[in-house]
Amino acid sequence: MAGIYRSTRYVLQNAFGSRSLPGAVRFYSQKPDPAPLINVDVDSKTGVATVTMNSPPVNTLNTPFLNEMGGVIKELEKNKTRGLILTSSSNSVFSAGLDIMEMYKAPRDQMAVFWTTLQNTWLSLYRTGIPTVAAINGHAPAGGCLLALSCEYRVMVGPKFTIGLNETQLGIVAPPWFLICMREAVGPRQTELALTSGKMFTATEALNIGLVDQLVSNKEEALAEAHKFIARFAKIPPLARKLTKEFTRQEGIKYMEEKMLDDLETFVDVASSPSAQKGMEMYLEALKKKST
Ligand SMILES: CC/C=C\C/C=C\C/C=C\CC/C=C/CC(=O)SCCNC(=O)CCNC(=O)[C@H](O)C(C)(C)COP(=O)(O)OP(=O)(O)OC[C@H]1O[C@@H](n2cnc3c(N)ncnc32)[C@H](O)[C@@H]1OP(=O)(O)O
Repeated sequence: MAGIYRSTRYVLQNAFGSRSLPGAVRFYSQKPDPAPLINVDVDSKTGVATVTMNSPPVNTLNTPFLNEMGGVIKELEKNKTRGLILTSSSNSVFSAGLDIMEMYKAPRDQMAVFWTTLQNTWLSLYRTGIPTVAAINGHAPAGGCLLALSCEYRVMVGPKFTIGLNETQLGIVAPPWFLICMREAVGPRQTELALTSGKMFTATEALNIGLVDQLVSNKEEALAEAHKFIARFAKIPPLARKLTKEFTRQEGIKYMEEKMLDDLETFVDVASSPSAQKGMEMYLEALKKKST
């Protein structure tokens, strides 16, 4: 176990020289794919950006995707964008969560890069001063649910899609920052009930416990409601809004700022263990069987 911790620290410290952690875009070691995995469309009248995840088939969160997402958020902040609406180009999947291929049979240093990129990109989305809305137009399991929870408001297309932190069903554990996001939305009681059973909620159930804020019947309506939510802030001074958001989200921000390396070490430790690797193998086989 200590060996894993040391080698993870070694990779990061070798690359960055200290305990200070890298920004979301600094890990870009490979040439980027010329086709964007994320499309950004800024409305010239309102200044609101629609950020469409476009990584077929199921928008899995892997290192290139997360790097691109981190870069998009940075760019939108620089351009003082008035709002960010996160949605998917798929008709049935918002995001399938973390890309299991980033963890399955992956060397420890690759896992470390992946997780650090996830941590940084999550923190950028979670704490951005830009008003954020998830227009959830498909299934959102695990990391897909985390993405939605990191936004300030969630509009979900119902009734056929599902959302939730299903990690325990796969034999893994949602890290504390996933849990904090869930607790902020639904409270401690519903969080414990949901996470211990790995429950996936139907859109209606999600609305009933406050996991999503609004149900609509199609993507167009979801986008329209997302724009309406962002318009609420037209007359609110941005700095007052941003600081209030930071205060409200202090627990998650503090967790990540203070525990980033510990969280990374735990992840690499758990994900590279033989039992987790076996779990992933079986899960991947089941997914493949289902799709053939
Ligand atoms: C499972 C991990 C086990 C152990 C890890 C151990 C330790 C880690 C410690 C902590 C990490 C904790 C955090 C985890 C958060 C996560 O996000 S884990 C990922 C959880 N995701 C899911 O459970 C979703 C799985 N996918 C689905 O249920 C369905 O794909 C979905 C309902 C989203 C869409 O269904 P459908 O439209 O029918 O598509 P297919 O199922 O046919 O999928 C299309 C192809 O995509 C591949 N695929 C799907 N999801 C993933 C994924 N998350 N990672 C990689 N690949 C995925 C699928 O195999 C198909 O591939 P193919 O076309 O057959 O090649």
